[in-house]
Amino acid sequence: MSLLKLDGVVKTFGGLTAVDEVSFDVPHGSIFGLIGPNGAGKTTVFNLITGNYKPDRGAVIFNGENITGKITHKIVEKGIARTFQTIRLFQEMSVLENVLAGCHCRMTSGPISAMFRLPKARREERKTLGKALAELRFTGLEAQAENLAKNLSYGNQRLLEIARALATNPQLIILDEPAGGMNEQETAALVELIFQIQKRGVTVLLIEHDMSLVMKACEYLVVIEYGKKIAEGTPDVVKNDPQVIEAYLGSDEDDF
Ligand SMILES: Nc1ncnc2c1ncn2[C@@H]1O[C@H](COP(=O)(O)OP(=O)(O)OP(=O)(O)O)[C@@H](O)[C@H]1O
Repeated sequence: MSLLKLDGVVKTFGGLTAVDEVSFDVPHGSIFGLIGPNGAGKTTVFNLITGNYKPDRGAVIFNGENITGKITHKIVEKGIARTFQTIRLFQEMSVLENVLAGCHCRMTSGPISAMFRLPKARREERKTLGKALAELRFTGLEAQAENLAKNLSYGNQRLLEIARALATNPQLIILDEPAGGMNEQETAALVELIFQIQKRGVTVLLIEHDMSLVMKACEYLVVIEYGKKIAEGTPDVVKNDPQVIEAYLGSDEDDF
């Protein structure tokens, strides 16, 4: 059984069909890429998975459970975390505080326990801090823990979003253009990090315009154009697909 299944998902905005009957299966433990020219509907697909949008038709199945149209924080609780194409950090908060915010959804002690600093709450706080620091170490940001998020380089802000997403203990992490704004060296390190995420047993679903990253990291690809799936398979199969070549030649994207 796949970890995530999209079944005939449709999303329209007014007269525009942004996502048109898209179906695909993301296998457990895979690194899976969703690619296509600008405006193809990729981010909309992500927003349908994460509950930011509700599909007009079709279903999103995660771990065999129908999560279609559920609210975002319920979807995070089920084990899906994401990063955004446009970075969404708490810019005036420290790097560590940003990751702690991600851990929050897994905390179980209630507000009374936290207010009176009861032992359970204190234990949980210590555990959460340890978890946040571990994610900073994992993403190479530990030395920046006390810095404000806004003072990080663009590449490190993207890594911080990944650390925050991992802090929710996801089974599936969804990365929307993780290499956006990164230089070549940062992108190479990101590929390694993606492999490390997979080694932890977390399935990775990503959108990326950097074809070298896609080809290196992804085991499976789905290609969409004008909201419709036009191809799927391994990178080698997809890059030789005439419809995909046509879609990319007709756009301003990097060639395969
Ligand atoms: N909230 C919205 N309201 C109206 N139209 C939208 C909305 N979100 C997306 N669209 C439109 O849906 C289409 C698909 O957009 P989407 O952002 O999903 O594409 P994309 O493949 O992620 O593009 P890019 O690679 O440029 O980020 C576009 O025509 C876009 O203008």
